[in-house]
Amino acid sequence: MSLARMFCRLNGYLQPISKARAPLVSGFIRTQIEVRHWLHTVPQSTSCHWQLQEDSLKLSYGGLVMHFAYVWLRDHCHSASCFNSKTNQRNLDTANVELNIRPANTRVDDENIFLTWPDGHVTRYNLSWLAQNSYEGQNQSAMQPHIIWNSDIYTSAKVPSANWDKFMSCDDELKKFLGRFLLYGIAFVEGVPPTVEATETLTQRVSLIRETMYGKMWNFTSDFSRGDTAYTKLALDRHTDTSYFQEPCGIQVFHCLRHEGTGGRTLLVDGFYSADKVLQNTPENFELLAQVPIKHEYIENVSDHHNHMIGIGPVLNVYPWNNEVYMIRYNNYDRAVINTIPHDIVKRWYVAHRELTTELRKPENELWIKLKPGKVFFIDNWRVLHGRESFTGLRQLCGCYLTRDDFLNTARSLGLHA
Ligand SMILES: C[N+](C)(C)CCCC[C@H](N)C(=O)O
Ligand SMILES: O=C(O)CCC(=O)C(=O)O
Ligand SMILES: [Fe+2]
Repeated sequence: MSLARMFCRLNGYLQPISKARAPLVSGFIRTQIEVRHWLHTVPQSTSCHWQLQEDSLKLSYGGLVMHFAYVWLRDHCHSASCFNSKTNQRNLDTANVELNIRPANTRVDDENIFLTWPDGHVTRYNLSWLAQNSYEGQNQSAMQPHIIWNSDIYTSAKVPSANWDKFMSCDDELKKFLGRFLLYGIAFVEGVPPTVEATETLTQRVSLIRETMYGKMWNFTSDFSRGDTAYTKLALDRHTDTSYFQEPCGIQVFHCLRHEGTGGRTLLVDGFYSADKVLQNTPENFELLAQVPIKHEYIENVSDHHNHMIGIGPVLNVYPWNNEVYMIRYNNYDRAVINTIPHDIVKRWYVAHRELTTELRKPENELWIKLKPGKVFFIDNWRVLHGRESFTGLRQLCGCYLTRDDFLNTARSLGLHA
């Protein structure tokens, strides 16, 4: 079976791989019967041009050429009867919009375009609002700007840690911390009292804690109290956690409260950096990792703990409209049986997985740090992989997972783009 057909079967809306990087819009919008000339309001003073096409309005404004389907335009009317501006919720019943609706009249001033619908209802669209919310506008910018790093890039950026006292009392310090975290996918707070309670207080400044079967705050040593290698003294290769959840935990917080022994350093690798290398070097491997869904699984039967978790999704999760990677699931320990892909594609998937692994394992991409009591460490578990060196002696690590939505909510409330 061809890869393209395979993907159609696996996921109806995906395009065949060879076309996956072409703009999604082409081919979806029918060829239009075009109005012959651009219409413009005040040719000398504005840069707004528009054309009424068969199913859509073509608008040129602020350096962008955009297309808005009429049904979309009717659906996005923000008049008082269609939209409740107090709750920011739609009032209009989309199911009642005539799918082939066309405006009966169009008028433009310096800042707005006004459409009159066949029933006489008038919608005013602010031109900047249209530009910001157009498909073409989204396609040009990343949803979340990042600085992707290898060890040298991160080290030379000399990203400062936040300080516990300031972090707890000053919103500006919190904002700076969150800004760094959004850019790099890791961030540190120093001078924290080495207790579970202080670690919890600190994280609650950032987000709600995501309770899982490991508990809310966890505090663990190498006692194999749970059925997972994390609870031993063995080395752990780079991985993301909870790949076996339908929605892997967004952020992981670690605080080493005690270590009397040797080894146990933490390894960090920016997964987005390696994914980008694969995209640059072998786009077809990137597409395979982005399109073939695989399973991860957690099966635990130790003392009172009986858990069976399954998460399904590709290694690289990308936004379909701009191909931007937003989440990596990479955990070779927890990867489950692959039984959903025919053998020829499976082999190509292994080739792609090998290329990503080779990138992730390049020594120059590895950042090694030693966690110490007092230094709390936040990792974007959708982006940055962690691992650890084997160790000797008593080592006690506490921490928690955070819900991504609540973390982003805090960042937005402080005025950050998140
Ligand atoms: C962090 N904490 C010790 C609580 C859990 C560790 C989970 C380990 C699991 N293999 C995974 O990668 O998800
Ligand atoms: O022991 C460590 O440093 C980290 C172990 C680990 O990967 C985890 O708990 O998720
Ligand atoms: Fe882990």
